[in-house]
Amino acid sequence: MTSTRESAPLVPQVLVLLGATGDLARRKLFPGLFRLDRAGLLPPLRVAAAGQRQRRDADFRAHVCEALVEFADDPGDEQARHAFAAKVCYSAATPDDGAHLATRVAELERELGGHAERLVYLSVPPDVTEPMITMLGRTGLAKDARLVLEKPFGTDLESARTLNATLHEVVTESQVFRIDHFLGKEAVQNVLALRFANGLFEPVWNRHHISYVQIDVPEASAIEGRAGFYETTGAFRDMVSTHLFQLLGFVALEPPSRLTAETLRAEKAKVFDSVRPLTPERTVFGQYEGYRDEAGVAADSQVETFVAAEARIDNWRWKEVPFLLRTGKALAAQRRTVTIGFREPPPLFGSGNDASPGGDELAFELTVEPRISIDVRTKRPGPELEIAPARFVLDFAEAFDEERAVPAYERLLLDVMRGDQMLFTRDDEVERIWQACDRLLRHPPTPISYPQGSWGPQRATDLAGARSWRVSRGV
Ligand SMILES: NC(=O)C1=CN([C@@H]2O[C@H](COP(=O)(O)OP(=O)(O)OC[C@H]3O[C@@H](n4cnc5c(N)ncnc54)[C@H](OP(=O)(O)O)[C@@H]3O)[C@@H](O)[C@H]2O)C=CC1
Ligand SMILES: O=C1O[C@H](COP(=O)(O)O)[C@@H](O)[C@H](O)[C@H]1O
Repeated sequence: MTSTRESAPLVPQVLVLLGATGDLARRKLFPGLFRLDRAGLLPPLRVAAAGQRQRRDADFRAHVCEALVEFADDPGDEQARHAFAAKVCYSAATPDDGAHLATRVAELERELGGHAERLVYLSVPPDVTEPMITMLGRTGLAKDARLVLEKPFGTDLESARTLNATLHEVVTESQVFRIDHFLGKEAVQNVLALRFANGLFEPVWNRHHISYVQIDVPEASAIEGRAGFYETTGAFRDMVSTHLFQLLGFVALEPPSRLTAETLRAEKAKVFDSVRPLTPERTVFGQYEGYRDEAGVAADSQVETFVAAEARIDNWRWKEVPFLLRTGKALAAQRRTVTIGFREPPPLFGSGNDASPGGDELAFELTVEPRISIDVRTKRPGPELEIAPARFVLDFAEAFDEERAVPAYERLLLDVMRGDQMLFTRDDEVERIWQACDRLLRHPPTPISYPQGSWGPQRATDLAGARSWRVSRGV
C-alpha cells in the first residue's frame, strides 16, 4: 500500500485531559484511547485526567472501566480494562487552580523517563475554555504542549477572534489542534484521494460540469438529553459552521502545491474567504415539534434544530454553483452524504435527457466503512435503446476486506500525537467561516416548526430545486 505520509514511531505521551469526567470523554475519548492501546498503536502513555471536583484515583479508574464497558466496541476483559485504567490518574483542576494537576503531570513525565511529549485536551464547556487556557499558561502546563480544542471555536466572529487571541498569548498556532471529528472520517479524506489521485475527476470538478453540491447530514435522533448544550448552541453552530463548512472546504479547495498541513489549510481558508455571506432569504431554520417539551428547553425557545442553507463560492471554479447544506435533529433518516450533481448533457436520446429518470451524481457516504457511488444513465438491457438509471458502487469494506477504517476520534488522536495538523482547523479558517455566517446569525430566520420523522420544513425541500435533495429521494 502506498502512503503519502511518513509514520515515525511515536514518543511517549502524557495526555492531560481537562473535562475527563464529561460526556465526550466517557463516550469517545477513553474508549478510543483504549482501542488504540489494544491495537498497539499508542506509545507509552499516561493520562492526567481532570474535572472540577475532587475524586480519588481509584474511583476515577472505576469510572473509566465503566465507560469502556458501556461504549467501547470491544471492551475486552476486566484485566485489559484495568491495565488501561492504571495509566490514568485524576486531579481536580479549575481555571483558578491548576497547581495540583501541574505537579501530577510532572510526576507522570518523570515516570515516562523525562522525555515524554505533552498533549493537553480541552474537553470542557465552551465558557470554561478561555479561562482554562489562561490557567494552562500560568501553570506552565501549556509549555511545549500540543493543545487540542473542542468545538465551538467561538460563537461568532468577535468571540472567535477573542478566543484565538487568548490562545496565542499562551501557545503558538503550531501547537493548536482544533478538532472537527468529521475530518477524521475516512470518506472525507477520500474526497481528496478521489480528486487528486485520479485523472478522471479533477478535470470535471468545476462549474462547467457540476451544477450543484449537496452536503446533507440529517439525524434521526433528537437532542438526547443535551438540552443545556443545545439551547445555547443550536443546529447552525453545532453542525453548520463546523462540520458542514469543513466538508464544503474539502470539496471546493484548489489542488494544494503539496499535501501538507499548511498548504491544504491555506487552500481551505481561501475557499472560506470566497464564500458569499449566507443570507436569511436562502436559509431555512426549523424546530421539531415537541422540542420545547424536552427537559431543560425553554417553553418559548427559538433555537433551531434544523438548518438548510445555500452557500455560494465566488471564485473561478465555483461561480453560480449552489452548495446546499442541510442538517437537523429528529429527521426521517440518519445520513452523512456529500453529493456532486453533474450538468445535464445535450438531448440525444428521443425526447431528451431531461425527461429521462436520474442524472449523474457522485455521492460520498461518510459512514465508518465509507461508500462512494456514481449514478449514471445507461442502456437498459433489451431489444430497444432505452435509457435507464444505474449505479457504480465502491464499497470499501469489500475492496479492502482486511483493512479496517480507524474511527474518527482515534484517527485524530493519533494525528495529534504525530504532530500532524492537516486534519485540524487553523485560526484563519475559523475566522473566515464566521465572516461568512455573521450576517445571518445577526438576523436569523425564525424557525419553522416541522414534524418529527419528516425532512424538515417544506421551504427547505424547495431550496434544493428540481432535482431535490438526493437523500430525501430515498437513494
Ligand atoms: N459530548 C459530545 O458528544 C461532544 C462534545 N463536544 C465538546 O466537548 C466539550 C465537552 O463536552 P461534554 O463532555 O459533552 O461536556 P460535559 O458537560 O459532559 O462535561 C464537562 C466537563 O468539564 C468539566 N468542567 C465543567 N466546568 C468546569 C470548570 N469550571 N472547571 C473545570 N472543569 C470543569 C466537568 O467536570 P465535573 O464533572 O467535575 O463537573 C466535566 O468533566 C465541549 O466543548 C463540547 O462542545 C464536541 C463534540 C461532541
Ligand atoms: O459534533 C456533533 O456531531 C454529532 C454527529 O456526529 P456523528 O459522527 O455521529 O455523525 C451530532 O449528533 C452532535 O449534535 C454534534 O455535537
